[in-house]
Amino acid sequence: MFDTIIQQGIVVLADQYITADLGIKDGKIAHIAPHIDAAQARKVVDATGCYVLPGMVDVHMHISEPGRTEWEGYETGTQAMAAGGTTSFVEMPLNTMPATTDVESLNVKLKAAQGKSYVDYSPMGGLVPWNLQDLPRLSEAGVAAYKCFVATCGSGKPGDFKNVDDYELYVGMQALAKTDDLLVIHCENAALTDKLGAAAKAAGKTKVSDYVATRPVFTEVEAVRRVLLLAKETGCRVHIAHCSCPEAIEAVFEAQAQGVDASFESCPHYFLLATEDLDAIGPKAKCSPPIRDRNNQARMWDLLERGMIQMLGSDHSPCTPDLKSSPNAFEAWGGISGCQNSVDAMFDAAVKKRNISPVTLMQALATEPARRFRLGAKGEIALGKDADVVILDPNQGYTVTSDELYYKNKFSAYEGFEIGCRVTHTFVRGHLVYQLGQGIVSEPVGQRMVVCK
Ligand SMILES: NC(=O)NC(NC(N)=O)C(=O)[O-]
Ligand SMILES: [Zn+2]
Ligand SMILES: [Zn+2]
Repeated sequence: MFDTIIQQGIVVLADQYITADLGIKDGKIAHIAPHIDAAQARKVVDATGCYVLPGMVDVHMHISEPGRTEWEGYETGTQAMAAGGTTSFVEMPLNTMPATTDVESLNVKLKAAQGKSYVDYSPMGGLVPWNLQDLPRLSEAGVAAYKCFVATCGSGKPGDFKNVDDYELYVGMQALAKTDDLLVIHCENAALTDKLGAAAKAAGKTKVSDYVATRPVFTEVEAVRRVLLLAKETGCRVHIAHCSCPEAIEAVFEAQAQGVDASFESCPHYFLLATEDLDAIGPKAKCSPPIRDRNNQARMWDLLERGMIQMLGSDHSPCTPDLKSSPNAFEAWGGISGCQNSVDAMFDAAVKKRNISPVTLMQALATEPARRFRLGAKGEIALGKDADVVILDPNQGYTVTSDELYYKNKFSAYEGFEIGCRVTHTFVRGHLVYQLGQGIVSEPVGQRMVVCK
């Protein structure tokens, strides 16, 4: 007897897509067949004409709880993910207060998450100037990976996050190589971006496009190449966060060819937006690395089309409206709210508009992120995997409006976007969490994921 049968969907597997029935039992994918007798199920969902996808595994998400719950929080952030077809995520160690930089702050975060998450989660630890000695204890506590910045970051307030210098990075990498942990790195050259920004501000050049001009591609590529060299020297497993340009991605491929254990992600906003759009949208579209121009965007699409975008993470980095209201882009918060539209906006733009295979897209959104972050039960529709399943209707379009956003602060860079498909059902380990038209239809069933080191 199955708990649920999802009937006659276009089931996207790791290497192909087929029209099939999916049998879910005890939270797992139990059966995939051309037809399963509906009498064998407690619940039947008709997915005829719809895609049946593995739920997105978002490895770059800022929930901002504990500490900055006015920015987001587990309840609203994970409801938004569920509504958008994300079924699990790796939670960043920053934007929370305190930042997650030791076992004590990790326990504060885990307590905050308890009973509030609608999708599955795994915390990350931070690598900061003052916790190089704490790394092994954090590793034993089971964080999925570590995050650090080589670009300037942090408010300077006690408990907040802070970027590392090259020496701290080198020593931290040596420690993480010993515990076989993955280090996720924000790569932009701090001195160049800080001082180019200061010069632009002094010259009164403060539009979003002026901000973009102060973080040119080479300031990202220099930092990517620098951290990859240190990874090669130390044997640390590294993952380059939010690559915005093909030149940064090329640097990762070169390092991989030299045997460096390196990976990267990009983000939907580098595919869906371009610098030319930003002054009209305003600071809601400010992020770092910045959203590059149309030429860069086209070359990123070409890489995705060729299956060379290893992973896509939302980098959902929300804040309160006041932090996105200044006409001076340099004063606005750097971060984009977008996790509710990672799957549908990318599916529409990639599969429907560019005829990219749904297999290629879901490899980047789900399968590869789960593999790289060692979330063994996640990321794929296959027998024995968690039944983290999303039904997407390619024939139902809609316009992104703030009233349908689940975020604590209901604004997004994608407001007004016409999206030509929509998520109709989201299952987390077989629990139906979201259903179009009814909204969130379950309790907070999310739980901490096991990292299979
Ligand atoms: N503190 C942040 O949320 N930073 C994030 N902000 C962006 N990307 O603009 C990031 O990932 O760097
Ligand atoms: Zn970052
Ligand atoms: Zn981020």
